[in-house]
Amino acid sequence: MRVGIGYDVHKLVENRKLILGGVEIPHTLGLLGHSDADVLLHAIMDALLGAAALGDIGKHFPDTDEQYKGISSIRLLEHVRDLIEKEGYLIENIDATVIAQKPKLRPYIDKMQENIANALKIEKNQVNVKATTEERLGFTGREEGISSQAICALSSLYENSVMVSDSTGGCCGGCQRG
Ligand SMILES: Nc1ccn([C@@H]2O[C@H](COP(=O)(O)O)[C@@H](O)[C@H]2O)c(=O)n1
Ligand SMILES: C[C@@]1(CO)OP(=O)(O)OP(=O)(O)OC[C@H]1O
Repeated sequence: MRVGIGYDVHKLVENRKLILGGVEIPHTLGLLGHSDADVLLHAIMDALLGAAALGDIGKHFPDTDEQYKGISSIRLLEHVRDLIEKEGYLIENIDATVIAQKPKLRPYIDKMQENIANALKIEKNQVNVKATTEERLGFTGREEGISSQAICALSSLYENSVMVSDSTGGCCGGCQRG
């Protein structure tokens, strides 16, 4: 079992959409970024990449690259899923917190969880998203920005297999999954 953590912050500004977990949320302010600035998905991607020892989102999707300008972070999350899969990992679960004074996020959380599960091809009960304010304290409390934290657990496809080479050089086929 491997675990990873992720953390991200984006600034709240006028004339930008507020997109969290792939859901466009009606609000007077939106998050500023090179991509759609979905701070929740960015924290989740960093947790996944961290657990697989694959670096971070800035390494895979540089903010100097025009191809990522305005991109939906759901597309980036799908790409991260592919990277994780290629390394032979399975996602066990993801837990995340969005720290926002406003707006009230509870009505949108189910849809966020569904979007994340769909992008990662996992079940909805493997994804949990929470929201909290910081009681009007700090930059989130002053509504200057929104931050997010995430943690995830990965298992390896090969974790429980006995690697006994046969005459063809293959393994014993004892992998528990797949
Ligand atoms: N942007 C937010 C923040 C919080 N919630 C929900 O309210 C609950 C209480 O939040 P506190 O920060 O006062 O502890 C929290 O557990 C969330 O369910 C929310 O929906 N949107
Ligand atoms: C997501 C990327 C994509 O270019 O851009 P931003 O939306 O600016 O987000 P940030 O959290 O600063 O991470 C960097 C980039 O990977």
